[in-house]
Amino acid sequence: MEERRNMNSTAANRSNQPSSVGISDGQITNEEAESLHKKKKCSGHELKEVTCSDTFSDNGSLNKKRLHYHQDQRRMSLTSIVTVETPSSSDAPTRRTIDLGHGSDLIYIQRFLPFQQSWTFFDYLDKHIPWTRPTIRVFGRSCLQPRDTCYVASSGLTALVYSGYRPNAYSWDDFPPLKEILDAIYKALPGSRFNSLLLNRYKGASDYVAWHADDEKIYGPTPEIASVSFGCERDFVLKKKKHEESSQEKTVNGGPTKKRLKRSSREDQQSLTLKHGSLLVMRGYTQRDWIHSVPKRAKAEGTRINLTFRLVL
Ligand SMILES: O=C(O)CCC(=O)C(=O)O
Ligand SMILES: [Fe+2]
Repeated sequence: MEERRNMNSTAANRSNQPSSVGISDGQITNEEAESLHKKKKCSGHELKEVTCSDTFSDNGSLNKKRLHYHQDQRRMSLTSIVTVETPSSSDAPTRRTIDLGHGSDLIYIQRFLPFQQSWTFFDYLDKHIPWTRPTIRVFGRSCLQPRDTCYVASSGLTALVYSGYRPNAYSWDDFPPLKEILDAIYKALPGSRFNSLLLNRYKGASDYVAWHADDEKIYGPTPEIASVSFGCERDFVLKKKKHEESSQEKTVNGGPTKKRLKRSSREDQQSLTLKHGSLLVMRGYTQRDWIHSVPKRAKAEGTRINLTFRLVL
């Protein structure tokens, strides 16, 4: 994570979160909002999302986007990179594909798992997963990882090691609900395969994952990573890695050019709010060309659990 992995352009930007170009990911019903508030404190974060949900409503309609143009120009700029695919049946949850360019893309399914079932999974995971908060090494210094973690993997795989930490690999058989979630992912992503799972638990506003790419060699050059979120919604931010070419240019010219500033200001950043029960898939060259983070958010007081399914080659 911050921690592990490709640190290209990571360190310099650690405290410098991008001003996010937001994608509002549809609305939740009043009943859901109420239930969410009753269930966990998330400090009104999701209510904010309800107010800006018309731009990309959950049935995939972009009809109202013009109405919002004057209110939020930034959202309009996203229409060029967001493709809304028509669901195959009216019951299927809406799937959005976000083309990041150059062979990288994301899929986001907000209502991937039913709302109440997602709380059942949340409660199970919160209670039964053997969470640990390991000491890791970042830039030569030991520190506590800023979130709880656990690792589940099929037997015989190459071990995962990040930031000097080698998590114990638990068995899938120890946690049957994880197989149910994996089956749901396989239904949504026919042809995909995953044999390992990194779980993260963010216990409040100051837990986070810093900029990183999941680009360990064990995942190969174009890993597919399926990320399921439960509980308090949090922002997930992506930023394009700076190419060596750009840094060479910078040295020669003594500073960033106007052109480069313009390029890196908008299409090189993405932000999604990962909702309770949602699925985000990162594909293609996303790990090679982009870094991502879940920044601290003062208002995200509740607990969030995130599962990232991966394939160790
Ligand atoms: O919590 C998340 O949404 C992302 C976690 C993550 O990036 C990771 O485990 O590598
Ligand atoms: Fe990651």
